[in-house]
Amino acid sequence: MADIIIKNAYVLTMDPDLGDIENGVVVIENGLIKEVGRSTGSTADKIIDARGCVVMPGLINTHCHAGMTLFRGYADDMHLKEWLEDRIWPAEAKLTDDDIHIGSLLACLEMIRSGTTSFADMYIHMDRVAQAVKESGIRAALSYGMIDFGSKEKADAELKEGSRFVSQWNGKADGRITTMYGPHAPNTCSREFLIRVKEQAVKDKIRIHIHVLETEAELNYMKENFGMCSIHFLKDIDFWGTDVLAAHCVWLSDGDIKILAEYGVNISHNPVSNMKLASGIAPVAKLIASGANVCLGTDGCASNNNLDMFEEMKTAALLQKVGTMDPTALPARQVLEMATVNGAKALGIKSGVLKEGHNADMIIVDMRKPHLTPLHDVASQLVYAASGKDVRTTIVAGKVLMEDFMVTCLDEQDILGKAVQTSKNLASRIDS
Ligand SMILES: O=c1[nH]cnc2c1ncn2[C@@H]1O[C@H](CO)[C@@H](O)[C@H]1O
Ligand SMILES: [Zn+2]
Repeated sequence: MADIIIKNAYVLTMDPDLGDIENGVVVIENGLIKEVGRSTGSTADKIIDARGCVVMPGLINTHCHAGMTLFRGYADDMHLKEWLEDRIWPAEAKLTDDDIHIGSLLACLEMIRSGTTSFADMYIHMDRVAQAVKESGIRAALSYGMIDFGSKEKADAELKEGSRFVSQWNGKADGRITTMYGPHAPNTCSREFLIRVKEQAVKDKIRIHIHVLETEAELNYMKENFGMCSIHFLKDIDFWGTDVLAAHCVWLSDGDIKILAEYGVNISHNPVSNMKLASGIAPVAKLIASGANVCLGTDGCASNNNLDMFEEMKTAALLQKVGTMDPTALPARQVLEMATVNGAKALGIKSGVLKEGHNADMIIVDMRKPHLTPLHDVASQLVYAASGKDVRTTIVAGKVLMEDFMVTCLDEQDILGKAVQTSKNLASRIDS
């Protein structure tokens, strides 16, 4: 007997062989997908009737700072340098373990509500992020964000903490938690430190998550200090590989694009953050055309200001079109691939597609709404007309985390109340 059968659904498998199944079923057993097809001979404890709904892989947010939900609306309409150095970093210095726990639970709630089933995080106080992931039932690839600013003592301490976090949490929460090394960026970490991080990551067989060329300022800094851009610099120290997740990659030359594609680097595109901080337009269409694996992320809530991957998908498509002045750039299906299949590849998890043997990470989107009617093309509707609020049910590792718009895994009202209190206390500590 299976655990769950979803029936009468439009199944958007995101698998090239299975395609879309207009009136299909998905069978879930022991946290995995047991069957996807037109019908099933199986029976299950729980039957979900998904008439009028789309079942699809849960969305994968490949660049996030979950705890930054506490800074939603706290630092808007600023230049990135001042935003980060004058506003965010001083505030982060006052964050406690408990703050991060609540901020991360709030992020998990928001993600589960808006159809995200996995996220890649880089932040601080990471034990408590991991605890929030464990409690909520979501899946995540977590990294401690390391910055050395060229100090040897700082480098030692940061790598020690990064390694401790990796060894303590990798594979925990029934395998829902994986870990990564998180050197912040080429202009906040020294060359020596980045070399050490890469060596440690290879030794531990752990992936790396890093910000790369988000700003023109980084490009200029790297050219001034090393005589080359971050892409060539990281190539020079043998940093690149399929194990690297590089967030942003806005300021790329055609030569850089070639390098990223050649090394199979995973690139997390964050269009809303890039627009809000006026960082620029990443050459996503060119990256995809060159064969690079491009996925999608929201970045933190201080530069977005939400974690809605549906909004991110639409923005990605629109930004590429206007950036290239070509309305055929980044069509809806390609954006869906970025948010599902490509994201799973970037995190090295067996999710992102509805197919036998894969993780049972999926969402049910209710299409019976005025703004989703009529339904000519499902991919188009999901990317251009839907929002995270249309997600009805969210399932991760075969567990129902939200059903019929009711969050079942966490006490939503309790977390909302605590988040308000936590951010108030935090604001008064920052001001004092
Ligand atoms: O857009 C961004 N660019 C650079 N750094 C960022 C951005 N968003 C968040 N952080 C910062 O990255 C560190 C991760 O541990 C945090 O300090 C966070 O504030
Ligand atoms: Zn970021």
